[in-house]
Amino acid sequence: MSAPAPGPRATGVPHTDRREAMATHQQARQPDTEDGAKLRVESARVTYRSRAGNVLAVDGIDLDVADGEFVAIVGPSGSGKSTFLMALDGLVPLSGGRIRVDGRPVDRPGPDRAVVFQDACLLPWRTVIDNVAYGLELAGAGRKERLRVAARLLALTGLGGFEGFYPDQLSGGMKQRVNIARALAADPQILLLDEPFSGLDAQTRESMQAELLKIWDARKKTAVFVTHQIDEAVYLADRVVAFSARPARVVSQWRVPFPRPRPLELKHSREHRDLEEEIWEVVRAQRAPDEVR
Ligand SMILES: Nc1ncnc2c1ncn2[C@@H]1O[C@H](COP(=O)(O)OP(=O)(O)OP(=O)(O)O)[C@@H](O)[C@H]1O
Repeated sequence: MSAPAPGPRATGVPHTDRREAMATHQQARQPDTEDGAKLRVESARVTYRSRAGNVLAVDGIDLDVADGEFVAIVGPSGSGKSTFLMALDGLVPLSGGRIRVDGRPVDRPGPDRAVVFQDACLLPWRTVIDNVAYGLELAGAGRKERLRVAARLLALTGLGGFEGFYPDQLSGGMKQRVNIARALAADPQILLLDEPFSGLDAQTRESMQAELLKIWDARKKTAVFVTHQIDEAVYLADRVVAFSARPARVVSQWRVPFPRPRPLELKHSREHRDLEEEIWEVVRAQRAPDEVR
């Protein structure tokens, strides 16, 4: 483990917490499971190849995520965050480096990981409960078992009573709850979330954040969450990782010092805002090269 970061500027949080919160990429603490990371990314590189040219989207990312840790990734638009998340799921191949889950190489999607995208891609002809149960159906689970699991997840995501509704009878926030319940149905160990709340209004978004923390806590998942919203990253995560402009590299990371459970009011505290500002300054400083490589 690397040396502790030097004392940061005053943020109003206790000194040891502030020291934890401020960490540059050289000094940031990796998860405590140095040799037993749930997710280990080493020198990951992704290049999109096409006739129009090659685009180097991710360039040499190293990242360890501990079992049960919640990591948020922030960075400029087009920096390679979604690409990185898709690589974690095995949806895009690496052109260099490697990704492992519990020591096993990731080269395709698997039941140990589930992705939640911004748009809830629900099957419109299926009811809410059948949408959630769909993955279990594909996995060969019996109907009784599927419905039992799906009903439990719908209750957990606040949708008890809506089992028989169809997607077009739901609000955006409700659809995204179904989407999260669906991702949880196969009981993945790692949840990969790509701006899942960006299409929601501010109030719904806030309640979904609180909801997600409840679910994450109840189900003890490891989570990697991509977002543009720094306040969301700080509120949700144990650690915030900032990417450079494309090609994505890790430029900085911060351990978030706030204890859990975190009330929504925490977002309005000075400590929370100071940390947001600190991260925002780093993200803002990233500049995108326009050329295609
Ligand atoms: N299928 C593809 N083929 C070629 N280039 C791609 C492809 N998908 C993404 N890219 C390029 O890779 C780079 C990174 O894109 P990506 O979507 O990963 O960024 P991002 O950080 O998630 O962006 P945003 O924050 O705006 O959602 C961009 O330059 C994009 O144009």
